[in-house]
Amino acid sequence: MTDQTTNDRRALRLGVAGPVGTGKSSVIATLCRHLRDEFAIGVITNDIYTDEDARFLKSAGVLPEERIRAVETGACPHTAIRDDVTMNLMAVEDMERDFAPLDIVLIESGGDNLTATFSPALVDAQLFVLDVAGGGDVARKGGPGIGRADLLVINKIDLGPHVDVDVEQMVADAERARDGAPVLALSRKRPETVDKLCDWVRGLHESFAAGGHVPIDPGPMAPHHHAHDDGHHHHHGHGHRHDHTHTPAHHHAHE
Ligand SMILES: Nc1nc2c(ncn2[C@@H]2O[C@H](COP(=O)(O)OP(=O)(O)OP(=O)(O)O)[C@@H](O)[C@H]2O)c(=O)[nH]1
Repeated sequence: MTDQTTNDRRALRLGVAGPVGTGKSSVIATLCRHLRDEFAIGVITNDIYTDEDARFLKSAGVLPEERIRAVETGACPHTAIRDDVTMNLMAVEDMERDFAPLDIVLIESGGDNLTATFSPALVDAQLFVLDVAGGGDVARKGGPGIGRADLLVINKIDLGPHVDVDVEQMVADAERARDGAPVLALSRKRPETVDKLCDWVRGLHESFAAGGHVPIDPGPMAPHHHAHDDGHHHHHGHGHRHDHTHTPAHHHAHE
């Protein structure tokens, strides 16, 4: 768990997760651009085999290049943010040491399906990013990130009319799936929505710095692509295998 007693010394660690292409890097770029004069920020990206996201952020020029570092996970991207966070923790701690004092470290998960969430051992809070282009009904599908991330972002709302998605309905569905936890409709083309995102992060940092923020664990991976459901030795459906022991909550969730 995160050590609350060190909040006055270490940075707020904020995770950004969500399916491939929903705009995680863009959200991070937006936050850096708007908050870099108020906060000392560092960024850690997670890619499977490349440092593509880090390169994108560097080329966007939103922070000095050395404050953007890539972790190459070489495995399921969700493993490195949830099951064994060592590589990421070391990257965050190195960055905090090299650029002390940092106020916020943003950690981008590798693009994954709907099920990836950060471990509370790695981040203090997490955003989950969906986009309207993924379809209006995605918010109803639930899962730990959609249901219990600290903030659910529904991104690219400017595209709603082009993809026949009723953004208000999608937001209402998401709010229902989250029992009232915050949902933010975002587009980088709509400054008022960007302001709301920045205000949310400001509020979070304030409560973290005051020692009042309690990290929430959205819960383990949702059931996904399992060949069988005896609770052990599942194979994921994306190109490799690994065994893991699930908590009861995991394999009972769909029984
Ligand atoms: N129309 C529109 N496009 C956006 C918006 N935000 C991001 N995009 C576009 O969506 C695409 C994907 O954005 P990224 O930020 O690379 O998404 P990502 O989730 O980081 O992608 P991966 O790292 O591959 O998982 C890019 O072409 C962005 O330009 C937005 O608010 N509106």
